[in-house]
Amino acid sequence: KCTKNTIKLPPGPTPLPFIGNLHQLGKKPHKSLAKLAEIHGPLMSLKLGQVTTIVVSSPNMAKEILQTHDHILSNRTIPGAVKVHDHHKYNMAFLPIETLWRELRKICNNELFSNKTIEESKGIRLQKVKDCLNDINQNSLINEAVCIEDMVFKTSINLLSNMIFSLDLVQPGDSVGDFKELILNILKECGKRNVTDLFPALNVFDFDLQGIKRRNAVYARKVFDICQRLIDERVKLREVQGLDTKSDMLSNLLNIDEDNSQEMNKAKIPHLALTLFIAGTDTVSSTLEWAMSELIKNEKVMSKAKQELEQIIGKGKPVEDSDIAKLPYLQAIIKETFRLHPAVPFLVPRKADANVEIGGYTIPKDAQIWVNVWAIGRYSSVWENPNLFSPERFLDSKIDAIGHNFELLPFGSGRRICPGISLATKMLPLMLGSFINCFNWKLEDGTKVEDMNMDDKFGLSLEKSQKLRIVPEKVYN
Ligand code: HEM
Repeated sequence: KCTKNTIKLPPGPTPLPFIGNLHQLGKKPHKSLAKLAEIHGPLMSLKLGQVTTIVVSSPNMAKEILQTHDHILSNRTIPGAVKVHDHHKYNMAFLPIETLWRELRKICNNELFSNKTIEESKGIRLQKVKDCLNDINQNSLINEAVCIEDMVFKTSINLLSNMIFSLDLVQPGDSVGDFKELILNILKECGKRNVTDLFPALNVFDFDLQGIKRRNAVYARKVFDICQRLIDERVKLREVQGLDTKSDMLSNLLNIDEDNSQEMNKAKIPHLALTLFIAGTDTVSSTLEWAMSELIKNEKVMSKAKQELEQIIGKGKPVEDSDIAKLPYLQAIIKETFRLHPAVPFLVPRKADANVEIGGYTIPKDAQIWVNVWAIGRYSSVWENPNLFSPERFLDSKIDAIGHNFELLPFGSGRRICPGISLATKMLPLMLGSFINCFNWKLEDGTKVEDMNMDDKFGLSLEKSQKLRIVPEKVYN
């Protein structure tokens, strides 16, 4: 057992008074911490403001955290940005490992993202992908560029809103107070470095120095009001009709409510919906934007992917759920994108419930833990030519991206692993495969491939700093 005096923290750079190592993070902490890990090792300790932070940068250390000691390291530090309208008390991503979190995870596994629900919702996905392809086609008719991230973000919201509420929440000439902007604004606020998270002592006075909570409270209120209205309408419909004719997540959740579940009731549905919209939109859109960027940059990979699609499903057709298993090269492209451009580069930070011993060092109770999956994806003793985009490396490999292999962890692993994997691993190949099978793409304004800017921007998700804008040309079958 460790006492405070015997604690030996993992090695790390010397902290300055007050700010600790904050000055060493820079604008791209995934990169600066990967560099520091080369000096101090794959289990490194830092002080970020007041917060002791352990940074993990190798597959072996990730396994120690996410598997061996998962049971003590599964709680979260709660960012100030989500502490609005009590959202942190109902948000699955930040709840402690207690009864409500278990209930919500169970609902996700059994109702929302189960094999059965995912299979039943394949028609919705195909329809939303077709809507998206129609929008792209409009651009192709006038030779205008498409902003891939924007297009996928909108499609992801509508895909989720159809799975949850059976309607599009983003429509042209929006009637619901621009739902997309609300979600984007919340993501933006959550992605900011919040001073009160770094100096928790300030939380005692409920400081909101940067106004993050104030703004998020306004946006979240609007989202909750929209969800509440949809719930009220549905409850009324069920009363009038005596049954729910829709088969969507809302219908499942209301059934649970009527079964008098101890934990899940109607009042919690808007919180769950917001959690899903935040977790399941820009993760998908940034991954897709990176995948398309890499394909534009690597023409050989693009033509090999097109060939596979043409052979398996036929030129110019959208990809459907049942095609995915027959498209190994497309799947390898997605894995390679996860490896080089993980949407959540440090996973969602964990918190130690007690002191934990790893390799002769102690992770102290209450420390936060960042698993640098960006660094792990480029770990040179595991990956040959780590900076090269080469989907071929996955063709004869058993490495999957769903938490079994600690060298590739885009969705995390262990108890907190992303519950939306089953959906995300459908959305990504459906959209990516359809984009490249239905259109040829070129850069806007004659920009050369060599001049493409592949810089990233650190925020809540790891996005491209310069949005990919490309011009589609329809492929006819
Ligand atoms: C490319 C797509 C996605 C990526 C890369 C991704 C990645 C992640 C990661 C890294 C975590 C944290 C895991 C950990 O702490 O170990 C996470 C958590 C989560 N994700 Fe995803 N995700 C994606 C899509 C989705 C979708 C589509 C949904 C649902 C609609 C979703 C819902 C969630 C939720 C609710 C959590 C919190 C789980 C918890 O703390 O118990 N994600 N995701």
